[in-house]
Formats: sequence, structure tokens, C-alpha cells
Amino acid sequence: MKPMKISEAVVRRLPVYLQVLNDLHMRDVQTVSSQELGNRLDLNPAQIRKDLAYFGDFGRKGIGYDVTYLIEKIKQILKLDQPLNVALVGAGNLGRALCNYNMYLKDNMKITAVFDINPSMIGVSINGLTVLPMEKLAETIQDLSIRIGIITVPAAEAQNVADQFVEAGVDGILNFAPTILRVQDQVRIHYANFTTELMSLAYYLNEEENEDEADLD
Ligand SMILES: NC(=O)c1ccc[n+]([C@@H]2O[C@H](COP(=O)([O-])OP(=O)(O)OC[C@H]3O[C@@H](n4cnc5c(N)ncnc54)[C@H](O)[C@@H]3O)[C@@H](O)[C@H]2O)c1
Repeated sequence: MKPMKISEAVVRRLPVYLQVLNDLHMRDVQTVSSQELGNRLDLNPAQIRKDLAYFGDFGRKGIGYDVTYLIEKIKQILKLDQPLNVALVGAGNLGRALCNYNMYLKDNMKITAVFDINPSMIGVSINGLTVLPMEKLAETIQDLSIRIGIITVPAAEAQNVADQFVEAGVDGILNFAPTILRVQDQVRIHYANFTTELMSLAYYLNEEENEDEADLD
């Protein structure tokens, strides 16, 4: 059977649901209503019911959703019901911070290999991971069945690293470098950008100030 096509907006909301559900699970909460989820996420409960109804009818009227079941179901949909190995290239300031964080082990995602081009970084241990030379990239990606690559190198090097990731066989790239990457259609690229987020936030702050100024007139 062909997998169901889910809208990008829903795919973006599912990890947010998962975070809240994991938090409830840690606190031994067994069931949650769409109303409670809506309050926590500042989302309309009807939107949440609609999103979750996509995948079957798992809410029970008056009782809500079984937290453990919903976690498992969302993980299945996000394909996080099996380990997702991730490689990172660029063990500099940002790369090291991401390795030290090393994500949500409970969600099956893990940075399993780190690479750098700088000889003085090779062999350095970061949170239990040894920095490997770029020559080992293709082999390691194959051996560890790595599906996603993270790029934390300077912008001028990002395309070169993306090409090496694609050549090595990854299916997705998360790029932190401030540059647009060109890759084959079947490889998906997502961008994470702290600076542009701050810039757009600044616009809204100014807008509020402008409104305040207008109120004073
Ligand atoms: N998206 C964000 O929110 C965000 C935030 C901070 C930094 N950044 C970006 O992340 C990138 C890294 O920033 P940083 O402060 O960690 O830089 P950094 O200089 O500390 O680290 C970069 C690392 O990449 C390595 N490198 C360079 N070229 C390489 C190549 N071809 N192959 C493998 N490794 C290579 C370097 O040896 C170095 O260790 C930059 O592009 C920066 O603009 C993005």
C-alpha cells in the first residue's frame, strides 16, 4: 500500500505534539484531551483532532487520547519507530554544541558520526563521539545506515559538504549554514536559521512599538 500523503503543515506540528506527549508521559499522565493539548500548545483543539484523525480514530470521547499509544503512533508516522542515525559535518562551535546536546534519544534520533576537515579536530572526542576525517564520510554513512546529514561548516563550504553527503547516499540534509543548497530532487533539504528567526522577530517587536507610538498620537 502506498504511504498516505500528509500535508507539510501537519508534519511540522507532529513533532510538537510529540514533545508535549513525551513530557506528559514522563509525568505519568495516561490520557490527554484535545482541549488540554490545545491549551498547552496554544492551538485550536479542533485542529488537533483533525490532525490526529488523519491517522485513525484513537481518541475516546470523554476520556481523550491514550498518551503512550499516541506517542507510538506519531513516532510511527514520523518513521521514528526505528533508530534514525544522523551524521554531522563541521565540529566547530555550533557542531560541538549540537553533539553535546544530542537530541531526543527517547525519540530514536541520534548523531552517530561527526566529521571535520581540520586535522587538529580529528580524533577529538565530543560527548562520546570521535571526530572523523572527511575521507571516512561515505564509508561511515553506509556502515551506520545514516539517512540524514547536518551541515555546520562555513557557508562557502556548505555546497561542497552537501555534495559529499548526497554522493554518500543520505536522503535528507539539515543545513545550518546561511546558504541555499542545490541537490537532486530526491534529497530533501531543511534549513535552520537562528539569525533569520531573530530578524523576523525584530520586525514584530518594531510593529508593537509602532502601534504604541500610534496610540500616543
Ligand atoms: N543556523 C543557525 O542558527 C546558525 C547559528 C550559528 C552558526 N551558524 C552557521 O553554522 C556554521 C558553523 O558556524 P561555527 O560558528 O560553528 O563555525 P566554526 O568555524 O566554529 O566551525 C566550522 C567547522 O567546520 C569545519 N569545516 C570547514 N570546512 C569544512 C569542510 N569542507 N568539510 C568539513 N569540515 C569543514 C571547520 O574545520 C570547523 O571546525 C556557519 O556556516 C555559521 O554561519 C548557523
